[in-house]
Amino acid sequence: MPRPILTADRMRAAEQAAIEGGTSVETLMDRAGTALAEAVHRLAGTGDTLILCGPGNNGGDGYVAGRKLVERGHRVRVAALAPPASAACVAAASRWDGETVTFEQASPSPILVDCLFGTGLTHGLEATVSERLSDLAKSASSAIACDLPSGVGSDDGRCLSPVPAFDMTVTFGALKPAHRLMPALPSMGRVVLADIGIDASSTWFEIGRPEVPALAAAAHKYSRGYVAVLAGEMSGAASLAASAAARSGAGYVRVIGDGLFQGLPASVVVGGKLGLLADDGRIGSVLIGPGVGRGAGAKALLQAALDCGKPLVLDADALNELGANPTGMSDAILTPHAGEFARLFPGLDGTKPEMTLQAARNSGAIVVSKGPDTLVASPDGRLGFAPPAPSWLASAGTGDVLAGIISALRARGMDAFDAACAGVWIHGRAAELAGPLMIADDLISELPAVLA
Ligand SMILES: NC(=O)C1=CN([C@@H]2O[C@H](COP(=O)(O)OP(=O)(O)OC[C@H]3O[C@@H](n4cnc5c(N)ncnc54)[C@H](OP(=O)(O)O)[C@@H]3O)[C@@H](O)[C@H]2O)[C@H](O)CC1
Ligand SMILES: [K+]
Repeated sequence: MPRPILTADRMRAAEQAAIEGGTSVETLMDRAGTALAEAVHRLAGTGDTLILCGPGNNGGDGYVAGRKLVERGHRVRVAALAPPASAACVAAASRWDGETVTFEQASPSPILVDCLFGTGLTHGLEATVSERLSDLAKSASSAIACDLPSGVGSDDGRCLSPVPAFDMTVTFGALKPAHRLMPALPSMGRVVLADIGIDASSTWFEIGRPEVPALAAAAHKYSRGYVAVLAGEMSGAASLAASAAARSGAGYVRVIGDGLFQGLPASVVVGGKLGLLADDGRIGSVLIGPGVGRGAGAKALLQAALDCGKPLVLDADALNELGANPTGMSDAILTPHAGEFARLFPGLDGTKPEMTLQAARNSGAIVVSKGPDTLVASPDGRLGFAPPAPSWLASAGTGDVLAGIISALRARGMDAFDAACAGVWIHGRAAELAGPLMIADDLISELPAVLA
């Protein structure tokens, strides 16, 4: 099951529903603190532990975790930034009878647990507080954040004050958008999700390993997926996309264009008239964008794609040719990077999740908003957050490869949203396997291992 993702408001509503169902906040906090202690102990073993506690329920989780860690043999010191303020935090703190120091007295410890602020953060930490948090996190062998690193905006992933890097973040019920959004993402470390008995079902989720449909025994090359790639000025980009489609399980890949398509597998067919797009009922998806260029030629190709009535994948220059605020794009997948997104959907505001969903609703298309925090949005409200992808994926041609993978999965008959999510996951995994010095071509070589 993919891990659900909830905004702070929706998390509070889920918490409220649990309370109305008979589970007290104290019970939820007890579960959260217990899960936090368990995760800390598993990661770091037994050792000297400093827990920084804030005044709200994030701090309350810290007091509970302190008690549980003492039971597990840790030497625990709690440093309170402010006296407990929420009722549940007051109750949890009243049960803490271990070593307590002031925030100013808190000295470095091998294990640091940050329970200052979570989803209730309203503004950045005071400079002295964020500096101290950073110093303590840097000097710890294991730094763990409770729910969120303090200073991170839960819904938008903004760092409202400087945020150090943590080895692990333990969150409760559901992930929060910030766990998978820039610029907060690199501070999270491994994100562990603990079940605290809240119904956290959501149409927002972290994209997990996809289930690519098995091939039918009677499959033939066209039923495995026939991808038509429209090529323009820069044949290298089209070659990358077509090769990626061929290596992602498509049964038949055709490149329609006049260039010299170097490096294409011999199994990829080159040539054919544009009229094929509408006439050939076996075509399962049409990809246009990689290397298509700008100008009259690109416009004509785009028009042919838009008119052919086949599932579309639009990338790169096809998105620029499309113009601002496209509508009526049902059965299309748009894969803009940040610059293309801003040109395609000017004037949207809000968080990246909100803007990506709005773009999907306005256009009618599945929108893959690419970047180090790629999101996949559907007009029906589903929103997939990519798991963290290696930074070395940011190199020329990797977007062409992604578009090719998605086109193959779509041609194979996967639902457009599922194909886009699966493509994003497969692409990130291929990058992990290809390693830091990879180039886009290497991703294609890794696809059989990822898809096996
Ligand atoms: N949602 C759940 O199901 C559960 C969540 N748990 C944990 O609870 C926190 C959320 O707790 P909450 O009390 O809502 O919020 P915080 O603890 O994050 O912070 C609220 C207090 O902090 C003050 N605040 C906010 N920002 C700052 C700042 N920059 N500097 C100083 N003080 C700040 C805020 O005061 P305001 O006056 O600003 O409102 C509050 O006093 C969640 O993250 C989980 O860890 C439960 O334990 C289990 C169930
Ligand atoms: K925290």
